[in-house]
Amino acid sequence: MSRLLRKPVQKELTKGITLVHDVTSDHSTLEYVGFKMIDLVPGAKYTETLGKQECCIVAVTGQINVSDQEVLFDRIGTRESVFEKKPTDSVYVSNDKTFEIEAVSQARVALCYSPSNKQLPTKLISAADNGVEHRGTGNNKRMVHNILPDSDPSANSLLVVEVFTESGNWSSYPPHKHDQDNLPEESFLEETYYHEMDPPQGFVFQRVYTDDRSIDETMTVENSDMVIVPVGYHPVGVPEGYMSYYLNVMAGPTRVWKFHNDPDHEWILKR
Ligand SMILES: O=C(O)C[C@@H](O)[C@H](O)C(=O)CO
Repeated sequence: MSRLLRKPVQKELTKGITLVHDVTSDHSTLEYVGFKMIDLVPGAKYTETLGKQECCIVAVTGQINVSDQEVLFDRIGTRESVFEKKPTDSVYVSNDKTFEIEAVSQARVALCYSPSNKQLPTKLISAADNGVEHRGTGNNKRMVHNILPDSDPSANSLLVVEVFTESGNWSSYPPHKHDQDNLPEESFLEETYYHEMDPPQGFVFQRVYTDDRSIDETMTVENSDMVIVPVGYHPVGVPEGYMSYYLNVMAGPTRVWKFHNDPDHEWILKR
């Protein structure tokens, strides 16, 4: 059984709230990244009190109201499917705050966590605030929505990004890693991948491997699966006919994304 691939758990938490994924300290060995995915039926309310963790709430699909007991952001969320390929709204909530999410329509919401001590203001990261980037050439084309990039100081540790990879293309490729706390050469960032495919019966392949191959897993990833990347290179290959979406959460001791390409495959960039 894979240590890195997670299937949806589909556990009813309370009426109208289903836990799809739980990669938090009780269920994961990651130290810096925590992740939950929840589904809410219209009208359902989910409340959580954060301890020493910050949280980025991403309205993956559907519309929600989000409040932190002081500020209310209502009717956020821009899409019914991620494959509308438009950015969505998110809310950053700092440690020691309580937040409530109320579903306006059927909604899937990502809760991205990282340890944090210093309180920062609650902040709406609107769809319009997402930096949209087109990366790569040839069969390495992908579109990126930067929700919380390292250039945005709204969070203490969290980095959050969405990636759309066209059918028959590769992303997180050539393979790169960020598992050495050795800036300015490389940063240490754990990472999680939440995947979707269009059409949903599709699949992608993700390999996670280290230089010494103490980790070397190639996983068949299906719709709504997660992949955990504690360390190592983590490329994704998308078969012809299927479009891939993933949501990445990264965090580590320093909030800088400085990756290192696998030297065996870096030549791909130099063709
Ligand atoms: O550009 C991409 O292909 C996306 C990746 O960079 C992805 O966000 C990641 O692996 C971050 O380390």
